[in-house]
Amino acid sequence: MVGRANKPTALASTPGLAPQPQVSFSDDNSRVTAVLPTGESIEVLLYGATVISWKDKDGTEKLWLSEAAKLDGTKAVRGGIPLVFPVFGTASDHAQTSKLPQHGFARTSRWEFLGKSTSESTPASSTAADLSVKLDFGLSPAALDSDTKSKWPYVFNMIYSVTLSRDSLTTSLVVNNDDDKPFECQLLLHTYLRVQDISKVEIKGLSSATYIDKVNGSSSQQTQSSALTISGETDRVYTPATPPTDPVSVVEGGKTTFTVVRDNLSDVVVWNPWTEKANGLADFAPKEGYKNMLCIEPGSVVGWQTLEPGEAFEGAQTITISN
Ligand SMILES: O=P(O)(O)OC[C@H]1O[C@H](O)[C@H](O)[C@@H](O)[C@@H]1O
Repeated sequence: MVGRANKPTALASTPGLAPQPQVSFSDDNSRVTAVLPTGESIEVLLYGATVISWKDKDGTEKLWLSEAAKLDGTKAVRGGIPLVFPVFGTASDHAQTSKLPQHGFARTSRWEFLGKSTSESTPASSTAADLSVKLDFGLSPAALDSDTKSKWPYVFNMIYSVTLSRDSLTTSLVVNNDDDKPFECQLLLHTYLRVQDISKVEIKGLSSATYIDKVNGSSSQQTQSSALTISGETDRVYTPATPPTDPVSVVEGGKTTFTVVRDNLSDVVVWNPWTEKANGLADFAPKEGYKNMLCIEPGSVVGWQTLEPGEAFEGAQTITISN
């Protein structure tokens, strides 16, 4: 465990060399923030290891966070990037997770901050090195309450890494089975992207993907025929046939604003609650906020990942912004 600091600190530069621009960092025991020398920033709550803010160099917020989101650990955060594990939604017919609440317990557990690290890269277009910062968080049964442990009695260990670079954010989740019996799980990165006007948004990269439409409740698979636009409640679980490295992009008013690349996550949930559903969510504010958000949620949620004792599963997303 890395030492805690209540005041913002800067990561040390190499002794003997001229001071380099540094990443500033703070950890107040409930949230961790990091700011690159070029101005980009992230903020992560220990509750749920929920990324609640990601700003570009101009201070423009890239994630949507409800104005009524609970940030005090009493409810999963409405917005940012909540983590879904070990079940997506609820699964009454899946014995191992049938007693768990919607989306499991990762988003409502307090994670431990494990430490930070920086790295440098020099883009082809520049001679100055760009810094990036990685924040690591951990969760194991020791942090779960007894009720949760009784509902999911497996020995596991998770590491969640959040890496901020100048134009991208990578979030990566590793689940280890430390038990002497196998367990089955699903996981998902429930990312609320901020958009200016949902009516001008197109989602590309899902054409010809099969999907289940959760809004009409049908379990039959449909196939996406072209770019997806949002003009009503949308809740679809896509399983693109293309390799998961093919990006899903968000295009707004003809300009690509986000590109989401998945690593080892075969599914993508697209969710927008629209008017009625947003009205029914007490922590969704403003009620018109559905016009400014779009959830693109990479995950492994169709079927189950079986982890044998000693096995691990890792899945990640990299979201790149275009300015
Ligand atoms: O309200 P929550 O439990 O945070 O879930 C919010 C949404 O998460 C996912 O996107 C699901 O596909 C939706 O069916 C669900 O409504």
